[in-house]
Amino acid sequence: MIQFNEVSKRYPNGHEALRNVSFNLGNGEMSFLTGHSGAGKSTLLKLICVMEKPTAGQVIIDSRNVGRASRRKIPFIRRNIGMIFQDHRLLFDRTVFDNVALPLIIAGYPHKEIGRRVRAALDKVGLLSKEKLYPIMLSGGEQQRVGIARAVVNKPPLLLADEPTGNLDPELSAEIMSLFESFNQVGVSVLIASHDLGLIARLPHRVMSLKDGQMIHDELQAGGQS
Ligand SMILES: Nc1ncnc2c1ncn2[C@@H]1O[C@H](COP(=O)(O)OP(=O)(O)OP(=O)(O)O)[C@@H](O)[C@H]1O
Repeated sequence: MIQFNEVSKRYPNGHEALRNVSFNLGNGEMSFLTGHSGAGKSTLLKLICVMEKPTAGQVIIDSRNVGRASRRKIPFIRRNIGMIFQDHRLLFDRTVFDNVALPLIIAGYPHKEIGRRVRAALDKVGLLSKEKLYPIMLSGGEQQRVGIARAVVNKPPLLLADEPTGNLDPELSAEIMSLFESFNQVGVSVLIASHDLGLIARLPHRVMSLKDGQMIHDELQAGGQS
């Protein structure tokens, strides 16, 4: 699904955010990405969804070298990736339904299909009864669930999340992580950048760690602690 071969990223100001990073994330695999603030986690995710391009090495998504993709191809690559952000980036002047429908409207889905898919996505995150509400009427955890519904509404094979539990308390964070696990259990590949080492340690998934732009650790956790 994702393959990084000796990838480096230097920003125009000269800062090298990633250095010689290599890893594979297989189809249907779930992994966490950890590291200190500024270690390069967001940069790594941005390279996958082609918001940035590598200065050296190859970023391969589904056998395609996305670092070489033309601007015209980028929207098609992104259609296969669901992105979830810490601040969820919802439109506050649109209802929950309209927020989740947005990727389908952009992709030109027929009206009837949009209703069906949006309700299926809201059902998966437990928010079917709130489709007519505006994001301001929801709790932080619910807003994040709307962001997740929007990311999965067109059934992408890959989910990327950047600090998805950053603003949530431990209980809600655990709920959001189990939501990711439920998508992974039906075959979706999931990569989650997170600072939340306590929560990650309790889950039996692979953990990759960045330090100053280098991959210093990549290990499958045995079974997690309770
Ligand atoms: N557009 C940019 N131009 C210049 N430097 C950048 C840019 N984006 C990020 N950086 C720098 O690259 C380094 C890695 O940033 P990145 O956002 O990838 O880290 P991070 O691990 O996600 O950090 P955090 O956990 O704080 O979000 C940081 O030193 C940051 O200041």
